[in-house]
Amino acid sequence: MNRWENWDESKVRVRPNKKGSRPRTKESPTYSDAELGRVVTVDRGRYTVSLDDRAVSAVRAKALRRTPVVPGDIVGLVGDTSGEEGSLARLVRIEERSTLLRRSADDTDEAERVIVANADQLLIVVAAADPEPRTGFIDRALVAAYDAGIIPILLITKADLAENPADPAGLVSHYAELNLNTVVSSRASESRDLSASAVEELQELLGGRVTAMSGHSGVGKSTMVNALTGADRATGGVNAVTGRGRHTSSSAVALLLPEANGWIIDTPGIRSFGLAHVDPDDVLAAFEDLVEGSADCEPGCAHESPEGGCALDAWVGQGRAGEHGPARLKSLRGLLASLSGASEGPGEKRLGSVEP
Ligand SMILES: Nc1nc2c(ncn2[C@@H]2O[C@H](COP(=O)(O)OP(=O)(O)OP(=O)(O)O)[C@@H](O)[C@H]2O)c(=O)[nH]1
Ligand SMILES: [Zn+2]
Repeated sequence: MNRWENWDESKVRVRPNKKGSRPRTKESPTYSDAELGRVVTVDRGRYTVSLDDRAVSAVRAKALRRTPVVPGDIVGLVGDTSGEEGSLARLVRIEERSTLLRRSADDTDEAERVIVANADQLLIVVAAADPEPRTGFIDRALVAAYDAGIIPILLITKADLAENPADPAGLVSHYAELNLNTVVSSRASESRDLSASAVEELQELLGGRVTAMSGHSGVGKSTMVNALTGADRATGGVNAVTGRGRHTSSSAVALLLPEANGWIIDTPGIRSFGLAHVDPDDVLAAFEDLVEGSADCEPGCAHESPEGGCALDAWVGQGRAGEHGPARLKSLRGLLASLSGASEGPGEKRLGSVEP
């Protein structure tokens, strides 16, 4: 069965003209002989690119020195692309990006950052307990995904530690109106292995796609990535794609799923999402059933309330978004609230004891 039956590919919003999404290549030659590969890690000006089945080290050509290159980017390489020990290729071209996950400037970082390129999906990882899930983090991640035209998936780990295994931490019912693919994983107390059904379910969702992953420390990201890829990040085993040993926990890495069936990009840089760049309309666009109702909104409407000139309440009130309309609008507003709120802080809502 197609898990994406509710998702219309034509609605994926790609905005090639937005700042930063189209790398400048104007002044550089076309390098038609360049070999194309995917950037898997970035480490102080040194790029590791997966080219066919080898890992190639590269540096940017002079003309691209000011252009950010991030994991997930498809790039053209010339020069020594053998990938042999000590070899260095030249990165001369960045292909147009289909999507771009970015983070606004915030208190901790004054620059807007490009984080991952060409992801189709964002896997938002939270634990049912230890650490307790925070809806603020999930909401912000959802907004960032919808804004970028990326499909979000929710992974709830450590269900074995939850009091209610059917709806760990109340998250499943909390996000029920979002048509969000949700996978719940756990580990049996007598075993070190994660439940096979959850790993298989996730494997199916990730198949053939490029998935960025985000979640706070300790929620079980590495444990799941290891189960999915057979790689062992935590113990620093040599990785087949990057050809490298230990990764510092602060560097992003793209890992090829078994049988080259998609990529998962583990990106410590997106544990927090600065959302100042996000336009409410781009979030609304992910709610196909509501978007038409905004035709009568005041120009520049933030879709917060009828008093603010929002027409969505009337639209939903007339039943034009169907029977789930009111709940969907409530969910949308819940997400949009993270645009006006301060960045994720200690006061945010925790869901630990929400009724089902
Ligand atoms: N009980 C239980 N523990 C789990 C599960 N998944 C992972 N853990 C444990 O949770 C701890 C943290 O897991 P990691 O995979 O290292 O978490 P992480 O998200 O990669 O953490 P960082 O590397 O700090 O970002 C480890 O001790 C895991 O063994 C689970 O489903 N159930
Ligand atoms: Zn509105």
